[in-house]
Amino acid sequence: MQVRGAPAIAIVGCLSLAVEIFPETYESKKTLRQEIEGKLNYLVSARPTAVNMKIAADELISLANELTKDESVNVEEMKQKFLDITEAMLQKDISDNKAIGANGAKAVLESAAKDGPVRVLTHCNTGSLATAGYGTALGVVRKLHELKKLEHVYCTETRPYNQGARLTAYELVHDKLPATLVLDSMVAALLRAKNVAAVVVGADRVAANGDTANKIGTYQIAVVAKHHGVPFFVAAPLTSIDLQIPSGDHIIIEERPDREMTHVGEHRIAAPGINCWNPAFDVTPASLITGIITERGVFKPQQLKEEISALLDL
Ligand SMILES: CSC[C@@H](O)[C@@H](O)C(=O)COP(=O)(O)O
Repeated sequence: MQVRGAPAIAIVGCLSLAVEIFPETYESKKTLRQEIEGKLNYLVSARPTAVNMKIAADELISLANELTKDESVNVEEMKQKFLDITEAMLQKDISDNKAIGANGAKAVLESAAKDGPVRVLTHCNTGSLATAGYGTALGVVRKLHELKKLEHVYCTETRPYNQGARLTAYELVHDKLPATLVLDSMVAALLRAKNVAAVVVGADRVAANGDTANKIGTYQIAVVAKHHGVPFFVAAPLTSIDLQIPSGDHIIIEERPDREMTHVGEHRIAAPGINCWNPAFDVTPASLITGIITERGVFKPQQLKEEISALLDL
């Protein structure tokens, strides 16, 4: 729980492996390849719900395989290429997030019932602390602010680990955005009372049919948004989209320790002896999602598979 957010976990995982292998001496490219593959597979297991680390690992393992076969490359050059590719991932994530911000701000403004600055709600942490920089859903919020079209952003506390209160709120205060923290249990009341134009959240994994796994609580916000007729957007880079799985039923939901629920810091708040259930993520059905905002455009969940496959030439 030291690095938060699926894109940041993937990038920090790959960069830390690059830092680890760089000063080491390997007797052959084969030994280096085995080291890379073993460590990457271990890193993938750290976040089973998200797909970003898996996509990054697959890319780096096939690179390692190609370089092992390429007789014109020596061990030192192989290490350097590994480092170059991971650094490029870092840069690409930032530029992808900027594009998500621009596409998302446009989509939110187009979907809003009124012209002019809008109020939005976001959940969990999707900003610079959850990505390589700028953010996905928080990138959309940042872009609305840059365009002077953000009247207000509400962020949820995001129990039990409080990423919203701790990380998103920190970024919003840091950037001096007009923002208010609400508890997760206040979302229905908020949508009824505060004229929120749209909900924008991040994603850990988007299935081919648009079903989306994200931080626990996302699903109930989507249900409440539907009830109030508020558009519900998912903002995610293509590295969060998993066309290999047909629906959200195939997404593994990570469960975290009871202690996250029973304690706040060192202080126990739950009655000793009570059982806990602590899934860290939930799956929002595609039918509740207005649009999936990516760096390559905004897609209706039903069109996701076809349009992304065409874009990636699959
Ligand atoms: C752009 S980050 C998308 C998700 O990973 C994010 O919303 C989230 O669930 C973060 O949770 P965390 O458990 O703190 O890593």
